[in-house]
Amino acid sequence: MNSSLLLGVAIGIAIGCASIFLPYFSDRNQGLNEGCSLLPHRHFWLYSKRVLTPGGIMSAAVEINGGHIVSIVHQNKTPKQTKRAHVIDYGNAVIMPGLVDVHVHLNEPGRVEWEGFVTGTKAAAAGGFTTLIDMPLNSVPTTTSKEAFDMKVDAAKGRLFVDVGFWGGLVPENALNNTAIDELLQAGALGLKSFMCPSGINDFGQTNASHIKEALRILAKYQRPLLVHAEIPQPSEDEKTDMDISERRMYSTYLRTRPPSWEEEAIKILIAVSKDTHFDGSKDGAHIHIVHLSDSSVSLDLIKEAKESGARISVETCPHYLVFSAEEISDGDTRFKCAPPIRDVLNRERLWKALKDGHIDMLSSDHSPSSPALKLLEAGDFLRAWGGISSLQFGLPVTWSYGQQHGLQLEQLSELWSQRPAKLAGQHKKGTIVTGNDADIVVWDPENEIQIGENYTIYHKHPITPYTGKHLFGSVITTFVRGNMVYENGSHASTACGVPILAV
Ligand SMILES: NC(=O)NC(NC(N)=O)C(=O)[O-]
Ligand SMILES: [Zn+2]
Ligand SMILES: [Zn+2]
Repeated sequence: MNSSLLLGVAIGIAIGCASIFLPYFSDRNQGLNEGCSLLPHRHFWLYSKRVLTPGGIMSAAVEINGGHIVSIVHQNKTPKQTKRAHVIDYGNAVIMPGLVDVHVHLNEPGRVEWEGFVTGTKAAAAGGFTTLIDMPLNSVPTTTSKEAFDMKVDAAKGRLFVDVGFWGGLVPENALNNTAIDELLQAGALGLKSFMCPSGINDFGQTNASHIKEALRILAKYQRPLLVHAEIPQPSEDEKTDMDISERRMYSTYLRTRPPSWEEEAIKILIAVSKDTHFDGSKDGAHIHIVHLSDSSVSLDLIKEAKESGARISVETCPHYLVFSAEEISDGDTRFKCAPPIRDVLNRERLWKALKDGHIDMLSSDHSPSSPALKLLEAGDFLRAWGGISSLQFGLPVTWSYGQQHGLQLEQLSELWSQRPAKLAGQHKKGTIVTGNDADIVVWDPENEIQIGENYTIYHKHPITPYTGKHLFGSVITTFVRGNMVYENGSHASTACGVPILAV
């Protein structure tokens, strides 16, 4: 064989090999940002016997390409691995939409010693959350102007392991200034958030009904919601100012300082304000969302009635109101301090019923950690400790474990944690496994037992949480954000490729 013939054969073999491997390599490389994903493929199939789709839980294969769900095929066996598309067989694990948490305080920029974009979103990814919406307070500056909003988005860039959107803040300083609110919404705030009581943060003041009314006029135009911390301080007869530490350590003391009447009063006003928000003939009117409902008595009845009479109101509650009760909180254990407070067992059980019956629209964590010192754990002073519970990473196993005891189905859980929160935040490509949506997916084992604190890595900045020691069911195996495998079995992708979500 002469040398030119040899060369020809060699080239022929090389081309042949390349044509066999090219599709495989192109699948591996095209459009993949180095480090964003633990999986070196952009086109792949996820298969399991339990895929949660809007049509129910079924044995199916979900095809993902370029960050989107491109097909869902109901089938009882693993798809064949091809050169074009990689296949991951998750067996009996559950494949469902990634969770969307509309109430998280990530506290960056400014209070990164409390939490931060990196630690908060790593915890989210490990907990099966693929989208977070950050609250406008506890960061410095608070997100109450276009400038502060832009600063927050800049601070988030390159530091997110899941996608993060932002609520803007409605405070007395901007509430009556239509231009300022317009600018904040045009900068990309997904909606606004306000407090009807002191927020615990000096530069985030409380709003009254007039502030809220004015803001709703603009929000209605943008079709974005107003989220409200619905508590209004009520005069009380036995208000004592000189309590000693033994009294301040008692949970019952704290509970008495924030009775259900605070929630009731705020909710009454919100319902009244929401009555006529069809400004300038707008068809849908403004949307008020009540955050972290604790009172399942009169407050809940008021919300039910308002909804029945057509008010555009929605409501969330949080895992801590569903898991804990006042009866079990030891005096001095300020890990449980939050506002509104965790109430009694009866209240908790009524919340479960409302969730199951569809009167509570969604779940959120209200993850609001602080530096450990501010929890005053040694003094155990309930009146002076920081109010806020750290819990972001545990939402799925907690609500699944306790939800099962209360007869909550997996499909309902997914609606509460993914579908409805995504809708509230205006994220129509997220929250469900349907063709065309972002491939935001959690794969988890609902039967696997875990114990918080024991062989269980907590990614929050601080591990202080009232969930320590809890035995739960449900462990996250893998989390995908827009097709990137951002977390798997204790490892995160090396690069933070979550994106800031801006309203358009
Ligand atoms: N400044 C806060 O983060 N407050 C939060 N604190 C709680 N819930 O105890 C909240 O959402 O109200
Ligand atoms: Zn609040
Ligand atoms: Zn909050």
